[in-house]
Amino acid sequence: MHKTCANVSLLASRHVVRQVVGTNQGLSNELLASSFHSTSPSEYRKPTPNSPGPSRTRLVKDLTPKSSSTNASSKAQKKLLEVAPRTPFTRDAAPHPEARDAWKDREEARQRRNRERQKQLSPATRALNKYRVSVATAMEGATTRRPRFEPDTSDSASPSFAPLPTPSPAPLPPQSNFVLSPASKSLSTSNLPKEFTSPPLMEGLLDSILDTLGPNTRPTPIQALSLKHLVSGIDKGMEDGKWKEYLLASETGSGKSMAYLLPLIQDLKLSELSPSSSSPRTPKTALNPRAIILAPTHELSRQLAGFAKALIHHVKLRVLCASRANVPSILNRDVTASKMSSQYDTEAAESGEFEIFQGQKSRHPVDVLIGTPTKILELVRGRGWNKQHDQEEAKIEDTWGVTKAQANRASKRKVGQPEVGLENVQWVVVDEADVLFDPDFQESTRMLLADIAQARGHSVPYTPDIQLPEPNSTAVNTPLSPEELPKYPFNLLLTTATIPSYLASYLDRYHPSMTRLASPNLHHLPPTLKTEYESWSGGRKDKDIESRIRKVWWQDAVAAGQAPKGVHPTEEDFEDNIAPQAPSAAPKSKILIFCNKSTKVEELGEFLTNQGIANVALTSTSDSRHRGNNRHLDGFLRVRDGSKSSATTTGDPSKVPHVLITTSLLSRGLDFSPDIKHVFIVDSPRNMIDFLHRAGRSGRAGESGKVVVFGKKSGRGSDRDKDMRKKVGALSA
Ligand SMILES: Nc1ncnc2c1ncn2[C@@H]1O[C@H](COP(=O)(O)OP(=O)(O)OP(=O)(O)O)[C@@H](O)[C@H]1O
Repeated sequence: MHKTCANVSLLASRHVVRQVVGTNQGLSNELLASSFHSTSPSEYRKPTPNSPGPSRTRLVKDLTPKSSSTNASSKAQKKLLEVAPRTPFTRDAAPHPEARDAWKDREEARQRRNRERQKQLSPATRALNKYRVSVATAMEGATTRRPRFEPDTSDSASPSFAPLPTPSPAPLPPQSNFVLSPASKSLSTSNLPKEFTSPPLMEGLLDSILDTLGPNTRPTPIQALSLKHLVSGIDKGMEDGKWKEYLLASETGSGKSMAYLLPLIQDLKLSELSPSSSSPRTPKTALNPRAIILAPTHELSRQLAGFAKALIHHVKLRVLCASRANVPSILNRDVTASKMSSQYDTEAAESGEFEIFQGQKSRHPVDVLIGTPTKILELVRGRGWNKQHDQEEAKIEDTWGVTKAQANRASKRKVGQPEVGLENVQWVVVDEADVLFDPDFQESTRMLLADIAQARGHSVPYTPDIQLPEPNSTAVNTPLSPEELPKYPFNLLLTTATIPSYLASYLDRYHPSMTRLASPNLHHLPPTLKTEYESWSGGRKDKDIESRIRKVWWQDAVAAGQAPKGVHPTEEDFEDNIAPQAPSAAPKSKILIFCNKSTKVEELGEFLTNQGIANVALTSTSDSRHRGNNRHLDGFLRVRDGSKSSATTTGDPSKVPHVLITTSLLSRGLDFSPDIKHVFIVDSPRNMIDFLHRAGRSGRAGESGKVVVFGKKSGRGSDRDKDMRKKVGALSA
């Protein structure tokens, strides 16, 4: 029933998009975000029926731009790609509170001394001068300097705070799916920063990184590339008046969010401090962000907003998450911009998603706005702007737990006032770019980009149906003239962990001069994630899943020395469900289970509940998604401030959910807690892209993790599973 509704609404929305684009309207469909990946994947549908077009499920093997739309020499095109060398994650997994306090005390004393020395200068001049003077030396020195906040060796007495040894680069994998082009292999990578330093980062921003991730944190490969190209570039290249376009591509859990947030935050803050910076245009609406970050789901938008907030703690910018509630626009209360601002003020503290400082609303009410493209389109164009679509939605009774009458009433409401202005937008980040430029989403994404360009006084050509050639195809690919290329009047950053061939084709054709920055492990599983295969017993599959869960918890108890002595259950004991259960007081890791269908999620959830395993079963239409916050994922998402977490690894799993069951809805971008040591893939993934993202919810940021792939080892249907196992094996780093 749920799936049917989601599919109906998805089809309805696609239908409406086709109809309205000609009249310069577009898609307003929160269900797109909500029913993310709920339909069967299909090959990209090129308008001409004879050719299927580039695949949305096949990963590209080479990132070198192959554009026939520019006259650039192949040498120049190859310069648009840089692949970082391989380095392991380095940071303090859990900074010890006492050591951290000692470090903070020293840091505060240092800051006090600094303040004394510089108190004759105004804060703006001080910050800007410091940055400008030091940046020149940083260009050469940043790669070798140690961070300012070297932890005292006395701190290393604490085992959890021991400074980690300087990493030596691991060798490149002998065989990889992602073939680096000869040009990229020969690129010199020795000039990449190996530390976070101030400069090139502003001091406050560096402080926030070290506060958030620990004083020994070093940049991941994709962050090193970002520091070199984007952060350092802000002071040099970004002032040349040209807007930049970058693709940041690296495997799951490799720190892409920070790779794009650092340059963005630094640039916004510097331009705010700079007396010479052009003042923002006069806003027509209350909320005028200077940067927009797009994400495919509300859950991810909220988590990104929380992380951005941690990074702006010292530099004091204002971050707003647009994804408050998952209800469709037509069912929301009509609110004006001013009402919305005041609501945000009063509710911000509770949701913890954003902050707007009193007294600054009129000038810069918001610096960074984060949300799904459809939600932001709705704020930009006014709620209910796509009436035709809303009426289609209203026909779907009970999808959102409302009656037909309520929905019809809502659809008759007037189109709301625009609540967000786009005139000041200087940065746009498209996170999970392969989804947001996916055939199902790309129209609303590109529509929003076109709206921003228009609001900033530079129209870009917008065509609803874009034709993409196969990468490397010999098919006729009419080169685009420079006038046809979308030249957006803002910095555009795309990030992704997977590059399907349709995305590569799209970039080659429409963004031939975009610089591609990639990590060497792209299109592989994180190196710390191990793979295991579990055979179906031939009995009830739910039972097999339950046994595997109990086996994980038994192993946790053994590792913690809390398993009863002399009891050694065998593999078969678990399979036959006769193995003893781990003591309820023993620590237990959390488990994330991915199914393909919502009905399966609900079924398995019910089964496990009946077996005494508390769980959260979450689908795109689950009631708990409608609350406007991420509390439905409490205990599963990574929480930086332990005090706010309701997560526990020691609670009784018959009462505290230790198992989260979901679909691909939660497979994208979400930073799950390191407590999630196991991801179970219980249905054959639809393609390897899906698999990489699902598996990548564990083994993040250098943490250990295991992906358990269920399948048939013999008998009917086992060939498909064998084939899948081969493909999974090839993805291992
Ligand atoms: N340099 C670093 N050192 C240690 N941890 C880091 C570093 N950078 C980021 N992290 C942490 O790594 C985790 C994963 O980061 P993030 O969510 O940005 O990964 P991602 O590459 O965007 O993953 P995905 O592709 O799944 O979206 C986060 O908890 C983040 O705080």
